[in-house]
Amino acid sequence: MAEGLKLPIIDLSSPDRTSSASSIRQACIDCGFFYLVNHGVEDELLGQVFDQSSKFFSLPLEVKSKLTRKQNRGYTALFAENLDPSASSKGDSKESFYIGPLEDATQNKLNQWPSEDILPSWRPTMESYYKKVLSAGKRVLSLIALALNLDEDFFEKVGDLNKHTAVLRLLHYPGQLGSSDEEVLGASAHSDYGMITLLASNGVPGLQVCREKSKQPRVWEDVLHIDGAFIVNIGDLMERWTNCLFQSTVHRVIPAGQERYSVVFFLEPNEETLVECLASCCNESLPPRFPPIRSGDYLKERFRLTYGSSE
Ligand SMILES: O=C(O)CCC(=O)C(=O)O
Ligand SMILES: [Fe+2]
Repeated sequence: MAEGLKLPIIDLSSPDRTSSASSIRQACIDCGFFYLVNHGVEDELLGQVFDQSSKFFSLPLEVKSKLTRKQNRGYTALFAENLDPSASSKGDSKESFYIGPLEDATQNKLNQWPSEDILPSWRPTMESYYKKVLSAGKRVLSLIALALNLDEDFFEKVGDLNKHTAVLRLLHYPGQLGSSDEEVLGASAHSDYGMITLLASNGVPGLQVCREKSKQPRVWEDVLHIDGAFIVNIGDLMERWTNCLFQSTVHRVIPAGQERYSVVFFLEPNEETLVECLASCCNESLPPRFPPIRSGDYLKERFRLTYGSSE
């Protein structure tokens, strides 16, 4: 594989937060992606998540289908999702499982869990991971706030993160797909919808970014895996908040001919949050590019376009 994109490595445990914030600012302006280390999620827990994930996806389709995605929780089968309908009609060659917020009883009730008889460790493993990655994500948001010269708790407050709508998503890309005339991608070209995404993979390559979305033909660069590091990227809501100062960069996953697993955490604000251009990111010569929008409405519409329904 060609040399990967050079991205800064942010150490979440570093006491020099000013320097971390300034590296993040540069990364978010240049590319919208960076690596995160010392994030507080132990390798052992991450290993258990991948182990449970592979056990779940190895179950027969009839068993997995009993947990078919409802209200954005549960299982989606191969080709159910199409992140770039303009490029292919077939859908993406991945299956996935969504887990929504745990803290709020009403929200948690919507979650679906595989039977304890079949996978007794699944739920505690995923709950533990969800809580830890959420805590890491909130700390990243405080650095992003500093990077924008805002108070550290700006996003915690404006996004009402006690009532966040973050989603943990397990993904499985099969290794071999059989021949097809159409190019089938693991995840077709897309930008993420929310505030930030924290991604871990099992090390199988495939993730690529396109730094200039309007340039044709698109130039794709590999984002290499670093053991133990998360890949963090900016989502569309953050791009809207910052009036495109911070980029929500288009990315995709190409087939590597090997089975690939990834675990993606989409940190999203409370659905009532009004996402509007930050005062520091606009002026007379740089007016807001997007009208204010309620987070819940924006995300619902993005899911509708991806799945053909907002459910
Ligand atoms: O699996 C990956 O590496 C990336 C997945 C992704 O971009 C997504 O689910 O939004
Ligand atoms: Fe993505």
